[in-house]
Amino acid sequence: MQEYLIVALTLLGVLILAGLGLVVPRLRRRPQPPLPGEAVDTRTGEELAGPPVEAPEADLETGILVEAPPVEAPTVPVLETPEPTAGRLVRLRSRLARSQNVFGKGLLGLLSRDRLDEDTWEEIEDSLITADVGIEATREIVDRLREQTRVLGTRSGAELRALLATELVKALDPGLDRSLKTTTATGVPAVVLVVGVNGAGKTTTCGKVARVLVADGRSVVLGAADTFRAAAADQLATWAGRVGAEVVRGPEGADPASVAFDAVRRGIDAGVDTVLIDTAGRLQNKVGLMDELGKVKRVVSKHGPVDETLLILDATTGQNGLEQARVFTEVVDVTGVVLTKLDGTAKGGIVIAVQRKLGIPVKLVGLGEGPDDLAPFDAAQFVDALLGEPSGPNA
Ligand SMILES: Nc1nc2c(ncn2[C@@H]2O[C@H](COP(=O)(O)OP(=O)(O)OP(=O)(O)O)[C@@H](O)[C@H]2O)c(=O)[nH]1
Repeated sequence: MQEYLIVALTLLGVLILAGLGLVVPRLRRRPQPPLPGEAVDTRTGEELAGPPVEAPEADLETGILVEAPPVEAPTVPVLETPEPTAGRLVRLRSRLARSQNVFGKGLLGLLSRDRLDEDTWEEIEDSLITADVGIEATREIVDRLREQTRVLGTRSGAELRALLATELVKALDPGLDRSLKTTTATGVPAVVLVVGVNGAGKTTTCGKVARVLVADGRSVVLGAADTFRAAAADQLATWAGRVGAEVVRGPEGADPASVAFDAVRRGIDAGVDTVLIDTAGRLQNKVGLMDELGKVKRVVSKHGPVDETLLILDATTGQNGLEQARVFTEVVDVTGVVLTKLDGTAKGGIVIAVQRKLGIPVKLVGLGEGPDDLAPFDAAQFVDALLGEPSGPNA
């Protein structure tokens, strides 16, 4: 009997131990997936703040356990680092390939002919006019080239290249002040107004200029005063978001002047260096344009003077574009020209014509649709790029 009792107790002990072995692993805490609110930044490893998430709770009526709906982790915008502005024109020189064919290959080829007779000089003149240099500037350049080649006894490739470069740089007035007024000494933001006909590249240029400023360590507020085209404000917001700049915008069709005013107000409050204002360029009638731009400028000036007014000109529109540009110079006091789409034309000479006809310096050039395809203009670097790589053994 005692033996039976010992066997029974042993069996009972084994059963209890076996039971515990099955239960204990279940009681151990299994690794839990992070709560939706505990999303982690994969780049920094930092926890991202998310909305508070309620723990699962039982449905009051059915008693069935219900899960809280999944909450998406907020996306963190990845800011871009714009390219430095120094040397951009040199880096982008290959974008002038079409113009290089006219100036580098064409003109230098003509000047290198054994005999520079009247027909050749006429061809040289035609090339310059076709490249949109303008008649007056072409005559001056050709006259000086004729004189210089007469004076020069020998004409090596290098000498001719240097000669042509000197004359083109001279025609571009290298002494002009091409700096952008994007800061003030008074501590209030500098205000930059961007004007031009539709499609010239105003919004794109605003975005590119904002990047240039950010690259140079400045803070920027963008004003979407092109309320005529709804997508323009979105486009501007996208550009701004890429470099972490703020955009002030109004409802579609809002008064551009009031958006511009609010943008400057915001810039002052936020203590930024520059406020860039994108405007609409409707040119269906001059009076309407005058009224609108005039009002924008007047209203913005209540905060202080506009420091820079940039006229955006599409280089591919050539002499026609120049006529339209003149209208803007009558309405607002344009302080600088941005010549866009120079990558898409063989008429690089338009830079010379623009400056001559408008009497305003070209300050920046657009050389592509990419975010950093905007370069500060420099006459000598530009001419060097136009003429292309020196070629030939005696070049
Ligand atoms: N190839 C090239 N394209 C450019 C350049 N600058 C602007 N563009 C393109 O030109 C087109 C028009 O540019 P936008 O910036 O929208 O022109 P906008 O003047 O603001 O036009 P509206 O808002 O209609 O007045 C876009 O497709 C740009 O990508 C440039 O330097 N080179």
